[in-house]
Amino acid sequence: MTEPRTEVPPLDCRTKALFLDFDGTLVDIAPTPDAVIIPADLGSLLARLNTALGGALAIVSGRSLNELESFLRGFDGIMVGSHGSEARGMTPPLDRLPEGLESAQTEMRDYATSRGLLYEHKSMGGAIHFRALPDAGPEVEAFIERLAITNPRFEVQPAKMAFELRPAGFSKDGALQILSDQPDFRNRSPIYIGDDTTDEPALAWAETHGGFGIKVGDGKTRASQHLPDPAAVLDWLRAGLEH
Ligand SMILES: O=P(O)(O)OC[C@H]1O[C@H](O[C@H]2O[C@H](CO)[C@@H](O)[C@H](O)[C@H]2O)[C@H](O)[C@@H](O)[C@@H]1O
Repeated sequence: MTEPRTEVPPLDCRTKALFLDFDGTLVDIAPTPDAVIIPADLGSLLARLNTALGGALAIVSGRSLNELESFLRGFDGIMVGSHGSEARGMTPPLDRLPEGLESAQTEMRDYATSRGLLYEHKSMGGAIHFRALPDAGPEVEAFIERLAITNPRFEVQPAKMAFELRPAGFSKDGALQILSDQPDFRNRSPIYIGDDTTDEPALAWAETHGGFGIKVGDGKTRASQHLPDPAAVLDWLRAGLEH
């Protein structure tokens, strides 16, 4: 991993395909998942970008698809949710609920409730957040790892102050691979923007497929470019519309 550069080239909407993470990239991290503050013009900004990019824009997030849709009203383009396992505007990567989903979710909810932790119910898995109890991180990780061993249709997904269970075999970089073969994305060089460990494989994918990744915030990364926070990302996107 290298330290990324800080001067990001302008977005050329004629030649690029753009993939955007959501939490920590388009919106600031908040104390709980439902406390994120959505900029009033975010949906319309994404809609205008999508037009300028000829449809080569996709949101690629760990969030459930239905949440992304409610957060990003005004944008009707492609969205990939649940860490690459569900999607709108393309063939859904996973066409049925994974076996054992409900019982794994019940175990996660019961565990979180018993420890005073926050359980996030997700359409293809779940998350246990320990932001309010930071010392609980190792214990939560061990719990989720055990759960993944007994439920092989799921994998552990580390996130910021959380551990998640996501369907096995699905990932953000896998979604980028599928999208890059779609007509609107073909022959464009990819830019992926993300902030988290959940984004590293997708940032690396963009770097090795003729484009680049932009890491948002601090931390080691395989992305070659860097922006400090979601406000800087939104400024860079707005500038791209004028470029
Ligand atoms: O792929 P992303 O769009 O970055 O989503 C990753 C996870 O983000 C959310 O959790 C994170 O953001 C919360 C709100 O700011 C924060 O409270 C939490 O500590 C972070 O881990 C979301 O809740 C998860 O479902 C996403 O998978």
